[in-house]
Amino acid sequence: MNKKSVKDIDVKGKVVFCRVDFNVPMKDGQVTDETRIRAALPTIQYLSEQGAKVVLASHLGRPKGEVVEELRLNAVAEKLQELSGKNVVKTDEAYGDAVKAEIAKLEEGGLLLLENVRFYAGEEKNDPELAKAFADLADVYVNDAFGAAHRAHASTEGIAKHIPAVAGFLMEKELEVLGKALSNPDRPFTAIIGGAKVKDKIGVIDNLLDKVDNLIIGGGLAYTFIKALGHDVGKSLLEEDKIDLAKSYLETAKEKGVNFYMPVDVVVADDFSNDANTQVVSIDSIPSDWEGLDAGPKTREIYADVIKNSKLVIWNGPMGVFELDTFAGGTKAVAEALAEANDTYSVIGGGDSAAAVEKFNLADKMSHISTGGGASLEFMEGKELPGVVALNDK
Ligand SMILES: Nc1ncnc2c1ncn2[C@@H]1O[C@H](COP(=O)(O)OP(=O)(O)OP(=O)(O)O)[C@@H](O)[C@H]1O
Ligand SMILES: O=C(O)[C@H](O)COP(=O)(O)O
Repeated sequence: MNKKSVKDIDVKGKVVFCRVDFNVPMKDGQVTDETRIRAALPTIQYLSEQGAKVVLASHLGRPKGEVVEELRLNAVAEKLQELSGKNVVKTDEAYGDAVKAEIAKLEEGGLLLLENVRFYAGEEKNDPELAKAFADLADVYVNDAFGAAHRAHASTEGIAKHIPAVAGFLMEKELEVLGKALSNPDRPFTAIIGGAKVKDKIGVIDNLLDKVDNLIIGGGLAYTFIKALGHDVGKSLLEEDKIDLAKSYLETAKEKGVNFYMPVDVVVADDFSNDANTQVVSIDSIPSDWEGLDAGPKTREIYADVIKNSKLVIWNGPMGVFELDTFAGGTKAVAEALAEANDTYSVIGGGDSAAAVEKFNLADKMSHISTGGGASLEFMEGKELPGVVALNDK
């Protein structure tokens, strides 16, 4: 990597503003998957051991510039304290005099976690004033938030214009591993895209169609494609204004000779719950009052076959609502196929996909679990990540 890293600078006695991606899955106010926190520990421990005052910043969820009580970082601070074995001071704001006063009290090696940076409207707008206010807290900026590196926000990009800016260890490792897999991909190369962020993810398909041999679509994303084929999707997740785009991708895939796989059958439910009534239907028979929440058995078999015959697979986004056991089968089938495919290099991207392989105890069978969802996808598409571009060159 041609960017400076924490190893290239002296941080002793300095205040370091370290952007991490602690956007972790939560339930009932508790962190349910700590992968992203663990992944940031090497940088945090290193900065602390070097005698820096470590000011950590992250977003959680999408509070859209307002304070949302459930999206405070208090539970994350507790989890970090437990995992790092160090006291973590948590502030209720992310910049300003009160925060500066807390930083002034911090000992060398001490850790402080700022409040959710997305409580401020300027964060996602990359407001220069907010970026300056963040920079005013510290002497040095370290970006270890690979998962948010595709966002040009005040704490991921703007701040780097004001103080020396370097990469953390996680950022370095992700760029190295993903870069290696993609520079000359082993083929057949398969991308599996699922999950619920249809608007975010549907766009990446365009670029992926130039790179992959097989494209598998699943999860909530699939229903916009099912609709594009002219079938009703009942109450399933649907992005009406992306149906034409989905149609055009089906055409492009044909033109480019990419094998395009989407569900042939789905598990539909009359309620979004574990005790819902369910049935397996083919994609042209989704009942109008039901919603599709998982891939069906035939689909699972087809996907597993494609995976086993691939040399490189990137997977972003679950195949169904895997958090509910009733709808976890499709995601589990994909995870198991990857685990059994010994000759296949598997890259898992996305907070929820990573959580899913953890849930099925298959994490150690994957070649690389990226902490980035959208970020790993954009990187694999060949896009430059603003959070990386902004860092100082070597
Ligand atoms: N058919 C479906 N209908 C509704 N939600 C679905 C469906 N299939 C999967 N999901 C939901 O998608 C969510 C994950 O989607 P998301 O796009 O956030 O993936 P991700 O792997 O976390 O990637 P990223 O890190 O980019 O967010 C899960 O909470 C899952 O329940
Ligand atoms: O979960 C992620 O992919 C990152 O934390 C970025 O979150 P965002 O999609 O809300 O910007």
